[in-house]
Amino acid sequence: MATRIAINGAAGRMGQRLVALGSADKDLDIVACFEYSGHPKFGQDAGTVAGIGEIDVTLAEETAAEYAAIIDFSVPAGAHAAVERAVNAKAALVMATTGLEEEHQAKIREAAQVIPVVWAPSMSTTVNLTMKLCEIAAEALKDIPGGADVEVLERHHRFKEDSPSGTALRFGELIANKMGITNFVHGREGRPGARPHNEIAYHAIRTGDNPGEHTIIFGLLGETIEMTVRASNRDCYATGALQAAKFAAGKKPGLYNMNDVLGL
Ligand SMILES: NC(=O)c1ccc[n+]([C@@H]2O[C@H](COP(=O)([O-])OP(=O)(O)OC[C@H]3O[C@@H](n4cnc5c(N)ncnc54)[C@H](O)[C@@H]3O)[C@@H](O)[C@H]2O)c1
Ligand SMILES: O=C(O)C1=N[C@H](C(=O)O)CCC1
Repeated sequence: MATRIAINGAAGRMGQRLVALGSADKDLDIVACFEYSGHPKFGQDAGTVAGIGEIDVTLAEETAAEYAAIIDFSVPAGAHAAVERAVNAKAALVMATTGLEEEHQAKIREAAQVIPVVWAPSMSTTVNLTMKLCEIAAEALKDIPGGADVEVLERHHRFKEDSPSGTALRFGELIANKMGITNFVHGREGRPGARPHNEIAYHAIRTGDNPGEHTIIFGLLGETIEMTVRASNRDCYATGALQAAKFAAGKKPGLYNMNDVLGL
């Protein structure tokens, strides 16, 4: 039987791709599409807004439909509402929104005690695989003579509201844990002095319609390794999130990540 899902932020850039790809998936049934009531397309059919024709689900703030999982790609306030909706409906939650304050993050961890939650800053297969590869590199280079300097560069579209990306922050966190790094900086200017080893720097570029690109640099004395992972469109995130919804629906409560979903 198809998994009944709800999409939060359904008129957004990601929401529209979830509606389009979810509607084409015979193992999924989109039964609710939540949106902010101030959105200009509020009240319209979600499929029409996504450019695939009517799916008989209206962009709304409420639904009478029952769903097994809710997928959230919205904004911090919307993510907060999605957590409440999932807990009230006893549904699984796929949390993809980034740039969340600590109070919102705490609510997600709390919710994971009563419902299954998949929470990841990137639902992309290649991003999650690159995170594994970076952990291997960090482990191998942590005690290298002369030291290895780690910098994380990310590029996203001009509309992105949070910086650096949630994915860049996760790359930094995973590498720092392996290398025992405790200092983090965001760009550099003036005369900060010679670069200390015990530091990871983030650089956030915002241009055009870039759907997401991350480069992780491990710079040694005499040689450098860089890993780049690049999306050519948003479907890698939407496909991963839909897979996460199928994975999480009916699972026991707990916090899961995309490694669990993808078997990485
Ligand atoms: N984890 C991932 O794989 C991944 C991938 C892409 C984007 N993201 C994140 O997803 C989020 C959304 O990205 P986007 O590009 O689709 O943004 P967007 O601005 O295009 O879409 C956000 C949508 O949420 C809606 N919204 C606002 N308040 C709401 C509320 N209270 N309830 C329901 N909906 C509400 C907005 O009206 C809008 O339609 C961002 O935080 C982004 O960083 C994560
Ligand atoms: O488009 C965005 O916004 C994205 N945000 C995620 C992040 O902040 O890590 C990654 C994918 C695209």
